[in-house]
Amino acid sequence: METIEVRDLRKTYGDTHAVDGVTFTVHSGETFGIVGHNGAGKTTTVECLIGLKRPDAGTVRVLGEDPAQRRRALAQRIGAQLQDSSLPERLKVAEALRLFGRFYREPAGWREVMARWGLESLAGKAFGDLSGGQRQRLMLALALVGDPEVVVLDELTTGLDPVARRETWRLVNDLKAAGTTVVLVSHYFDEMEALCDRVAVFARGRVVAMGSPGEIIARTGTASLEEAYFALEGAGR
Ligand SMILES: Nc1ncnc2c1ncn2[C@@H]1O[C@H](COP(=O)(O)OP(=O)(O)OP(=O)(O)O)[C@@H](O)[C@H]1O
Repeated sequence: METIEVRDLRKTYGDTHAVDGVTFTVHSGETFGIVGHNGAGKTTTVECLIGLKRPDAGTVRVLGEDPAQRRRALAQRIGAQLQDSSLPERLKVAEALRLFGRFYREPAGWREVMARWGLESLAGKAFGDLSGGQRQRLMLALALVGDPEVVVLDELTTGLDPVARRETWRLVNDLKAAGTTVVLVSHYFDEMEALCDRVAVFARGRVVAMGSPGEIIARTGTASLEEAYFALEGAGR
């Protein structure tokens, strides 16, 4: 069984074919990237993976379960950091971790997670007083406090400065080293190239290429994943 299986996934909003027949699988322990520009269907796809959206057609299985039917059970096994997620301004870092830990039947110790992600010195700080990088670090820690088998991270580094971005990359690499299956969503091609074992390149609701960043670059005869994307995108019009 693959950790994630998506077959011919479709989701339409009015006249917009947000996801238009997407198929991919993610193996256990893999860091899998969903990359593409704004509006390509990336977020809609991950929302279907975690049961926040119901597909119009197609099959989605995560850890062998259908997220549309088994969202609550899967929420115990999937950690998600979604685009633009936020917390109450006055909630403190340690309180947030403790609170989120209570949602899970078998959480990782919240104190351990706090230490592991370098948040101890911020334990008493309110969310509203954290820097952008610190907020992202907390959001990542919150996605992990349930000791998940699969982690979904959408636009993890958007808005971060280069130092905070690299720091976040290091955290993702730590997750990878621990054997966690990670789905990363981004429109930063360099990030995907640096972190992902394989990527699905999305354009207009479809997967236009899939493979390791190196394979996609070689296949398109380009020098980077970003250049490969433009070559593929142009060819698909
Ligand atoms: N709730 C909604 N109602 C109507 N249209 C939507 C809705 N959600 C997404 N869309 C449309 O579906 C398409 C795909 O959106 P989606 O957010 O999945 O793309 P994305 O690749 O994640 O983009 P971004 O990088 O900007 O987040 C876009 O055209 C978007 O405008």
